[in-house]
Amino acid sequence: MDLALERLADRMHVVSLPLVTRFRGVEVREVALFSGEAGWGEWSPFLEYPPEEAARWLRAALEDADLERPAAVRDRIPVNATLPAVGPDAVAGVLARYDGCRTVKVKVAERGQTLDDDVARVAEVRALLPDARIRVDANGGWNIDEAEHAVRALERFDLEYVEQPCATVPELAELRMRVHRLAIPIAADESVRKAEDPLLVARAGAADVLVVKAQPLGGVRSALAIVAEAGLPAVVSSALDSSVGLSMGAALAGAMPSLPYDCGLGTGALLAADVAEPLVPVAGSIPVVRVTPTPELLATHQASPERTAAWRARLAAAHPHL
Ligand SMILES: O=C(O)CCC(=O)C1=CC=C[C@@H](O)[C@@H]1C(=O)O
Ligand SMILES: [Mg+2]
Repeated sequence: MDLALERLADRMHVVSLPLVTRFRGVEVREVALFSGEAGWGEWSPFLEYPPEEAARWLRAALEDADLERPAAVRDRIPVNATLPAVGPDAVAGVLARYDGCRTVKVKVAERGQTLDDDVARVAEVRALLPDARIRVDANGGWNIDEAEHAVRALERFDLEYVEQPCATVPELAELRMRVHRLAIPIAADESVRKAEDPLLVARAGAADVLVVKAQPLGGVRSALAIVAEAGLPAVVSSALDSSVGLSMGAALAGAMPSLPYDCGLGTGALLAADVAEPLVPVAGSIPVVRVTPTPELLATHQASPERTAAWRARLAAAHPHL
């Protein structure tokens, strides 16, 4: 792997992809793509992520571009629909974008909203899809009491699991004990991907399920090793990537020895534009394939010179931490 900064900068293509609906405060997703010896890799840490964290995402992108992927044990990945924190009226329209998905992940605890908003959104999903598996993701937005209250308020909708209800590992552990009787699994996402030690949450017995993402965990190989060592069931999820990044997620999910849950890799449906034929759910799954951007789409969605320069600066800042 050639990791010299100048050559990495030469290989980098930055694109700006509009979303169909606002998601985690983002309306346009910027991603950097690298071509390499094995294919294309995606580097798309969110803009507020510091260089050290962004470097782990960069390692993942470069590994995926330059090395062959681990062997897959399945060729399609069942995926969930991901529902941003929209109002009930908008739910049906967003869900219609996910062809054949039997599982819905609903964003909750959005800043500026209330538990009533969450209940209304989840109730709408349940009304539209009586047989769906429904999981919620709070992105650590609740304290323990709020989380307990919310879980009890949402329990009647039959939840598959609650993802990152609280921000810290001790809070997750405490909540897990408090809601033990409800038998709703607790999943850890940020406590894995943003933690100094991604295994701590498993060791602390603070979660039942791990959410794993290839980019933040430093690549497919490293994510596979973390899951193996944690010994917990894992859900592979996206980082709101373009189809190139989604294909890296699919490679991770494809290589997992066991895949008990639908994966959060249907988010291509939230993009209004992509760099290739979009990797979106068809009959509830996406294929395990390499995705190669087309020169036309790379050109059409190329970021402005200012934004490209900003990404070059990010690359230079992350590079020493590789
Ligand atoms: O898991 C999914 O269904 C889709 C991916 C997803 O929800 C996320 C992608 C990117 C950033 C995160 O805020 C968010 C998550 O928290 O899981
Ligand atoms: Mg999450």
